[in-house]
This record gives sequence, structure tokens and C-alpha cells, in this order.
Amino acid sequence: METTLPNYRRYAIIGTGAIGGFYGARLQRAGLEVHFLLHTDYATVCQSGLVIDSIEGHFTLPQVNAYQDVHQIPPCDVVIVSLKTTQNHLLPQLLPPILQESGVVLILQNGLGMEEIVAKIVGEQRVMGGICFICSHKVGPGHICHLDYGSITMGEYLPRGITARLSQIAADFNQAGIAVQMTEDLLLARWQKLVWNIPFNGLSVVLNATTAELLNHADSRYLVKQLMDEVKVAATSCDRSIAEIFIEQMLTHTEKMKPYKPSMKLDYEAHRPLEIEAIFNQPLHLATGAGIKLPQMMMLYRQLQFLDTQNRLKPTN
Ligand SMILES: NC(=O)C1=CN([C@@H]2O[C@H](COP(=O)(O)OP(=O)(O)OC[C@H]3O[C@@H](n4cnc5c(N)ncnc54)[C@H](OP(=O)(O)O)[C@@H]3O)[C@@H](O)[C@H]2O)C=CC1
Ligand SMILES: CC(C)(CO)C(=O)C(=O)O
Repeated sequence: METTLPNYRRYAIIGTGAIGGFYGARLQRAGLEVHFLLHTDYATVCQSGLVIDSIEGHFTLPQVNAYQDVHQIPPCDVVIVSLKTTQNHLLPQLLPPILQESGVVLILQNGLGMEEIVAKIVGEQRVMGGICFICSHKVGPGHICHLDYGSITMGEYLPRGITARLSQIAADFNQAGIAVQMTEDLLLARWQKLVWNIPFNGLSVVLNATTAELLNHADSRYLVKQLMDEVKVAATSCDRSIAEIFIEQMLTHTEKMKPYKPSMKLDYEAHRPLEIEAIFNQPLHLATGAGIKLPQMMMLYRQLQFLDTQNRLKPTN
């Protein structure tokens, strides 16, 4: 299959929240054509556009191409999936109407297993993934607050090296001031991100703590390290090797971060469904299927399932 995109590239954002709203707005500001699918913010964004408060400079896009219905969006060359993974059951309806024949879907989500879901809908040749290193959240309708970082590691789903279309998309993000690291091994990058997400997203909910609080107490820090070690072992189920030095670097890097509530903690506080399936269940499924025992991860997974169910029964304040 042809893996070069046209010189003029049209982008769609499926899920205009912390990730989609931020990166989509940066792409539009850099001169790219971007179409945004909205949900509850549709009316506000039609009226006032997108507002981005960012450590890299605040800006407003008073006019954006906003839609409530994918059938109104023109065919796009790059369709960015930035829904929460808990909404991925919507993708069979959302993707086919907007993906150009020669286009590609770029999944900007945490976790594992999303590329397989999208491959079933659009074909495995048309799937790419990205892992975002950013601290960002939606603070109001069409209003995104970008607190820290922003780079993305991107790769093809099928192992086909650094393709022309990957370089083209990376160049568009670079034009928007976003650093992109292109990888030949997307799956390794996804497992590496899980070294962070599994301990910090999970424990921040269960222990009601920020990243700094988790690292500053000897017992919770011990749990973080144990979980990181288990993710390292779990990755071997996919023949991926994570070096010990990577784990050490992740700990020291997080120590230097401003105290932060991971996205799962923010979802929990807002009584939104938690991304347990993609961040916990998929990795557990792959590893336990290969005969690997992961007692700490399994414990955290079951605690999160319990809390998620209880939390969804409680009304939002
Ligand atoms: N936030 C962060 O800093 C980071 C997030 N990630 C990952 O990125 C992914 C996206 O997360 P994030 O951007 O934080 O999530 P958000 O909840 O901020 O954004 C998701 C968006 O999807 C929209 N949406 C929900 N249902 C629909 C629908 N039916 N049709 C159209 N749009 C819909 C929501 O709209 P509405 O609000 O109106 O319902 C929301 O704006 C997740 O996998 C997350 O783990 C990764 C790294 C960092
Ligand atoms: C690591 C971090 C904070 C940002 O990349 C994240 O993935 C999350 O909050 O879920």
C-alpha cells in the first residue's frame, strides 16, 4: 500500500478534549486544515472557538471547523483519535465516513489494544499510533489548559520502519511546534509508557495521591517501583525488553515533575469512566496469556474496577 500522503493534508480530530483540542488547535494555528468533532462543547465552540491556556503561550482560535456529526466532515488524510479509550466502541461509526481512501488513523491514547480495534475497522495498513508526553486537561467547554511537556512518540502499527507518511505527519506537528520522536517500534513505546501509567494512574486513584505524594512516601514509592518492575516483566510477553535504567530514569524524571494528578485521577474525581481496559486489562491479558504472573498489577486492576463501579453510581457535584 502507498504510504505517502498528499502534499496538502487535511486533519480530523475525533475527541476535542485535552489532547485533541490542544494538538488540533496547534496544528490549525500553524496553518493546517483541521476539522474538529465535538460532543457536549459543540455550541460553545461554534460560538467562541477554542481557547488554549498553555505554558508555551496562550492563544484563542475564534473560528474552527466544528461538527457534531461525522457525516458533515470532509474526507481527511489524517484522522486523529483522541477520545478516551472508554469511548472506542464508537469508532466503527465515527471513522469510516471521514477517512480518505489513502488516509491514515493516528491513535493518540494511552494503553494497549487500540490499534487492533482500529485495524479491524479501517484495515491494518491504515493505522498509526502516538504516545503523548503531556500534562493537559479540559477546564471548560472548548477550553484546554496545557500545564507541561507536549512531545509525542509516533509510529506505524505494522512494522514497516519510518514511512514517508510518518515523516510527513511528524513534519506537520513540528511546524506546529510539537516535538515528535518517530519510532520503528510502536509496541515498545506503548509498553514503556505503561511503565508510568500503570503505577501512577492506578495508585493516584486508589491512594488518593499526586505523583509527588506517591514518590515522597517510602511505602507508596515501593509500590510504584514494584509495579514498574512488573510492567517490565509483562512486556516480555510481547518480546519487548525494557531496560532497568529506563525505570530509574522514569522515577527520577517524575520526581522532577511538578506534583501532578494523572488523567485517571482526574477522570475519577469527575466521575467519568476510567480507562482500565486499555491501561490495565489489555496488558494483563497479554501477559497472563503468556503465563506471566503479575500479582501487584492484578490487585490494582481489581481495586480500580471496584472503585470505578462505585464511583459511577455517585452523582457528580
Ligand atoms: N490529558 C493528558 O494529559 C493525557 C492524556 N492521554 C491520553 O489521551 C487520551 C485522550 O485523553 P484526554 O484528551 O485527556 O481526554 P478528554 O476527556 O479531555 O478528551 C476526550 C474528548 O472526547 C470527547 N468525546 C466523548 N464522547 C464523544 C463522542 N461521542 N463524540 C465526540 N467526542 C466525544 C469528549 O467530549 P465531552 O467532554 O464533550 O464529552 C472530550 O472532549 C486518553 O487515552 C488519555 O489517557 C495521554 C497523555 C496525557
Ligand atoms: C504521563 C502523563 C501524565 C502525561 O504524559 C499521562 O499519561 C497521564 O496523565 O495519563
